[in-house]
Parts: sequence; structure tokens; C-alpha cells
Amino acid sequence: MNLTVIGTGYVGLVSGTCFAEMGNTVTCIDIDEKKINDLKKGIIPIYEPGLEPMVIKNVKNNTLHFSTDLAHSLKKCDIAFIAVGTPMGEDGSADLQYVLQVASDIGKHMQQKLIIVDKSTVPVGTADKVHEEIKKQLEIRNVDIDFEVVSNPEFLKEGAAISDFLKPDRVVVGVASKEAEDTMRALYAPFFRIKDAFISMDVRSAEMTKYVANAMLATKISFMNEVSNICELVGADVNKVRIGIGSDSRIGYSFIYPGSGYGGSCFPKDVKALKRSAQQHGYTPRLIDAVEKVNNDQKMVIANKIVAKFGKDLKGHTFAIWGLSFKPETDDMREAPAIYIIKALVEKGAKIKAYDPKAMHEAQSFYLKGVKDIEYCESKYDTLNEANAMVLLTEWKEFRSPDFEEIKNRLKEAVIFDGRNQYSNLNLENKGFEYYQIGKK
Ligand SMILES: NC(=O)c1ccc[n+]([C@@H]2O[C@H](COP(=O)([O-])OP(=O)(O)OC[C@H]3O[C@@H](n4cnc5c(N)ncnc54)[C@H](O)[C@@H]3O)[C@@H](O)[C@H]2O)c1
Ligand SMILES: O=c1ccn([C@@H]2O[C@H](COP(=O)(O)OP(=O)(O)O[C@H]3O[C@H](CO)[C@@H](O)[C@H](O)[C@H]3O)[C@@H](O)[C@H]2O)c(=O)[nH]1
Repeated sequence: MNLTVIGTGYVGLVSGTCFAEMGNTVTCIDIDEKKINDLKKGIIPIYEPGLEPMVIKNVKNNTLHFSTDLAHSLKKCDIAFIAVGTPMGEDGSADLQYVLQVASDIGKHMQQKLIIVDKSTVPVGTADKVHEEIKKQLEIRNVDIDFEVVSNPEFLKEGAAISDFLKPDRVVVGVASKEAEDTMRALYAPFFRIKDAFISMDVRSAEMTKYVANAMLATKISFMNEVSNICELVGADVNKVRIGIGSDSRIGYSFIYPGSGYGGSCFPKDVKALKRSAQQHGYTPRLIDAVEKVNNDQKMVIANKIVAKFGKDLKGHTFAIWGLSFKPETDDMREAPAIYIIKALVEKGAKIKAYDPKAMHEAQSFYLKGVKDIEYCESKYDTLNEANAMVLLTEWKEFRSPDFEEIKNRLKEAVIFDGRNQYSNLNLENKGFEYYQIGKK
């Protein structure tokens, strides 16, 4: 098929590349000219394992193209995907301005029958708004072209985006016609070599499914974080409790890791948007509200432990931060707990020495820009010199089994704050460390 993917960010670039990999001819469109020019030169704007070689291969094979010219791409197109951002608006609801701008652009330029697929995460009812906007533009042009708006929310995780897209647990598609369903089924058929996981439903239910999936996962995390705080008070070990409950197949092990709270470009904004949607319909969501509140507090648990150990005034103290991105295997720092924790420590007078395998540029140039007293180091060990403690915030693989003798030799005091419980099994106290983790005293 000939596909146009509009919005070449995490979702658009990964989806477009994977569709090309499966034999389709794809044009990825963006309004960011620099991004498109870079991509044409083989420069990939994000770090995502496996993405770069796949982009380069498909560009070489002429199956993947990058352009800013939507009108041209729509001339020969069977399906157009909308994959632009839906950031948090001022009142917490999803900001639809980019989605509706794209709808308007499609309406201005489409030439023949088209399926428009909404891949961005959007509130229930957005497909109707996209439909209206396209229809409005067609009426202005005084043309009558057949089209359908389909919902196809994306469930990929950053850091594992390529494998999630190529081997999805399921593909959810919201359609109004059998024809659109058949086309979407044919597009995704090559992704289901082992087991058919294509789920079709009505458009509104598909739109809702995306928010509910993210809110459910966020709920599991906040629940475990709340449990971790109780564990500390009653003298239990959350790491053992996690294994104890996860072994029940009804509960399962996934997404019950306690830590410094969930971050990223999705959970924080999508939980808020679902809450806002409910409120707009006159319902006060209590559980979803609590999920958000627990998460906001959880980001500060490690900072509070540091204050409890070193005092409220952290002047003259230096902390070695290991990990800045919101999770491992990505350079994405959107809503990363590290932003909040570092700012809280600096506000109390502390100096920071930070290292992250991939996210230092993002931190320096944007997310922690202007925050004084941060030194970015070339390696994890370089952060430790003159530091009062090491603070682990992202569980990158290279942090998993470090040389603890080296850590002890370099630190001023042998103190570790572990915001992701990476070393909970290692008996660091026996190695001479004062060790603080989440959910165990
Ligand atoms: N990042 C994820 O892991 C993930 C996973 C699943 C779903 N989602 C959802 O997918 C959507 C996109 O997220 P993202 O992380 O890829 O966003 P992103 O910010 O990385 O990328 C969005 C891109 O859209 C471009 N854009 C904006 N307006 C445009 C226009 N009028 N025409 C063409 N391009 C335009 C921007 O320049 C940008 O490159 C969001 O709704 C998000 O919630 C994201
Ligand atoms: O047990 C866990 C699992 C995750 N996290 C945190 O939760 C956040 C989100 O992690 P993850 O879900 O792995 O990454 P995302 O890339 O944000 O992916 C989520 O958000 C995407 C965007 O909507 C969805 O497509 C994915 O299905 C959904 O997992 C991160 O800060 C993690 O550290 C925990 O604290 N404990």
C-alpha cells in the first residue's frame, strides 16, 4: 500500500519505518524542515534501539521517504496516518490543535478516496471532529471525495518501540465500515505471523481503549508505590512483596515495580486527559485522581530521603546522579522524575554531577537548561568524585553491576540512594555502604 504518515516523531517515525519494512511504500511528513532534512541525510532525531539501521535500509530500498510536502504525498496515497503530538493542554485535557490542523491540511489537499487513521492518542469523539474538519475543507473546495476516519491507537513503548510495533500484543482498530476494517486488517496481517491479534471495534471504544490501557498501567505503578511507602512504615520489604503478589497469575509481574514514579510523554498526560474527559462529562474520577496524586508525591520520595540523611540545607553537598531519561534505552526526558528530583536538590543548595548514557544533550539543552550547579560528566564514575552520595534514578543496564569498590573509593561518603531498587539484592550494607531504596527501611 501507499501510506502517508503525518508527524515524524517517536510514533510516526517508528510506525512509518516498520510499515515500510513490511513492504509498503511510506512517506513520513513533518512541518519541521530540519528534522526532515536530517532524516534525508540519515540523521535520526531520536535514540531508539534498532531504528537507525531500519530507516537507512528502507530509504535505500526506496520504500521510505521523508518530506514536508503533504499535498504531493496525498496524490498517491491509500491510507494517511495522523501521528502528531497531543500534549497536555492548560486545563489538563489533550490539546488537539495539531491533530485538527492536520485534518484541515488533509481536507485541503486530498485528491481521491482515502482512509484517514488517527494514531495519535486522542479523547473520545476526536475522530468525529477530524471528520467534520475534513468535510468542511472539501465543501470549501466544492469537491465530493469519499473518506473514512479510523481510530488506530498506538501501544508501543519507548526503548522497545521497534519490537513492540513489529510484534504487537494486539492492534486495536475502530472502524465504521467493513471496507475500512478489511483494509486495516490487510495492512496489519504481516505483523501477525504467529497469532492474529487484530481487534476491531467501534471508533469511540477504540479511542477510549488507549486511555484506559495507559491509566490501568499507571494505576498498577501508583498502587505499588503506595504499597512501598506502607512497607517502609510497617517494616516489610516491597521487593519481596512484589514477587509474592506477582506470582499470582491474576496479578502478574509486569508494571508493579516501585520506583521514583512514572514519567514519560504518555502516562502523565494521558491519566490527566482521562480525568479531564470524565469531568467534562460531569463525573468526578476518584481512583484516577489518586493515581496522579500518588505519582506526584512519589517523585519526591528519594529527595526526601536525601534531606532526612543530610538535612534541609544541602549547601556544600554534591550528589552524583546516575540516569536522567524517564526510563532506560531512550533519550526522552519528557516528565522524567530526574527533572523534579534534581531541581528539588539544587533548590536546597546542592551541587549535582550527572551522567546518562543517552539523555545528557536533552537535559542540557532543554529540560534542565538554566538550572545552575549541574555538571555533566563523561562517565558514571566521573560523577562520584567529591560527591556525598550516589543517586540512581534510571535503571540503565550499564548501572546494573557497577564496581562498588570504585564507587566507594571515589565517593566522599559510602552512601547510595537507589530510586529504582536496582541493588536491593546485593547486600550493599555488607560491602560497607549506607543503602537507601524504595519500600524498605
Ligand atoms: N511517544 C510514545 O511512546 C507514544 C506511544 C503511543 C502513542 N503516542 C501518542 O502518539 C502521538 C505522537 O506522539 P510522539 O511522542 O510521536 O510525538 P512527537 O512530539 O515525538 O512528534 C510529533 C511530530 O509531529 C510534528 N507535527 C506537528 N504538527 C504537524 C503538522 N501539522 N504536520 C506535520 N507534522 C506535524 C512535530 O513536528 C513532531 O515531529 C501523541 O498523541 C502520543 O500521545 C506516543
Ligand atoms: O513497573 C513499572 C513500569 C514502569 N514504570 C515507569 O513508568 C513509566 C512509563 O514506562 P513505560 O510504560 O515502559 O514507557 P512508555 O514509553 O511511556 O510507554 C507507555 O506509554 C506509551 C504511550 O502511550 C504506550 O504506548 C505504552 O504502551 C505504555 O507502556 C516510566 O517512567 C517507568 O519508569 C514504573 O515505575 N514501574
